[in-house]
Amino acid sequence: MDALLTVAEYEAAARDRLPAGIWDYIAGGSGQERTLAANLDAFARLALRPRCLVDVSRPDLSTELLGVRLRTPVGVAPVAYHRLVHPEGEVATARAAGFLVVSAFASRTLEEIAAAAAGPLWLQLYWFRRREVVAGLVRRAEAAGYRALVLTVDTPRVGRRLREARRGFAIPAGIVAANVDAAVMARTHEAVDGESALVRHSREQLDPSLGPADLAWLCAQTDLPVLVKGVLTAEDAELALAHGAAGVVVSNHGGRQLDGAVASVDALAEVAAAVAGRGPVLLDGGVRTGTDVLRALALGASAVLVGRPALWGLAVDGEPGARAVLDVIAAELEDAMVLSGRPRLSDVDPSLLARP
Ligand SMILES: Cc1cc2nc3c(=O)[nH]c(=O)nc-3n(C[C@H](O)[C@H](O)[C@H](O)COP(=O)(O)O)c2cc1C
Ligand SMILES: CCCCCCC(=O)C(=O)O
Repeated sequence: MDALLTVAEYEAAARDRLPAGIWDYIAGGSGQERTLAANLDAFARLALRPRCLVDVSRPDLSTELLGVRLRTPVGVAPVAYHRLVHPEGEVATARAAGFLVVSAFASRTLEEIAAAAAGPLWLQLYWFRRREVVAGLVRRAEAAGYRALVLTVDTPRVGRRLREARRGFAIPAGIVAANVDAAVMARTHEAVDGESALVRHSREQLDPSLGPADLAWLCAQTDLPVLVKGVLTAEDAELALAHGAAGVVVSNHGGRQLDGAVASVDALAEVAAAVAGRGPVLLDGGVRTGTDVLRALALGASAVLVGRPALWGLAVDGEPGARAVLDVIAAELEDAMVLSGRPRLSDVDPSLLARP
């Protein structure tokens, strides 16, 4: 196999390896997949204004997030069921990642992932109707040394994922959400023609009444910082911070929830302005290159997360594959910092963009 030099090449190699149903679950968006496409297009539209005559001999990609030093500002987004693409699942990803947000639907236990992790772990939560599921996950994350919680708020129900519905997609029997009561997850394994099992599951098990008071309740349950994921507006950033959130993740769930929602990088400046340094602002959705990372940082992101790219690396070559994808992005980011005359992340600001 030729060396894979870009994230796009890992994507193509992963597509060749994965069964079509699994590929469609991962690759797909909701509705007409307009937001899915917009996430990529929006980055492509942001041209860079490089500076010259700057000493770039010692580029430094490191940054601090919630008091922890990271080698790069790139982490892995919460993505369910890594064992769909590799038998080691999240344990392999955790070994490879500098920083990982573990999904509530991880296919390895929180403790197994913590024992393997090379960097800080955060735990993502869905708002289950059975609140004891949420509370149990919080207790286990605390005990296993996770450093933050991420409450996903863009999923009162799963979006209209037509690729999943067309295939009657369900989670294969041997792959389970290892940290959630099997009874809660049972129907995710039931395949029905014309229906996504995850959409059905979300309607049955997620509580769509989630509101600001619930966020405040969650924050009161724990000393861990709670970040809110799925924020695309200044109003919701304000609301999240006012009810105890320590920060936000600007995200449209990789184009998998409201189709037609704004591209996440296009929502970033508004949200970062509203947060105004009161906590970290992370971004995910469409980050595929080091220059995308730089663009997001220029618009106010503290760090970025990649979702599908980590799975592509994992599918191609397990732990080394996931590491290679993150290394490609880091190497591209370093090149971009050197070539744009911004050798430190603290030098990156809106002046880097032609149309900030
Ligand atoms: C297959 C798949 C599963 C996902 N599972 C979760 C999840 O369990 N929890 C969550 O908050 N977001 C989930 N997401 C959304 C990601 O956290 C993230 O927002 C998105 O993938 C970022 O876009 P990108 O894939 O373009 O990098 C999932 C995304 C994909 C593609
Ligand atoms: C209860 C909702 C199931 C969602 C599965 C993981 C996810 O977020 C996704 O985008 O897929």
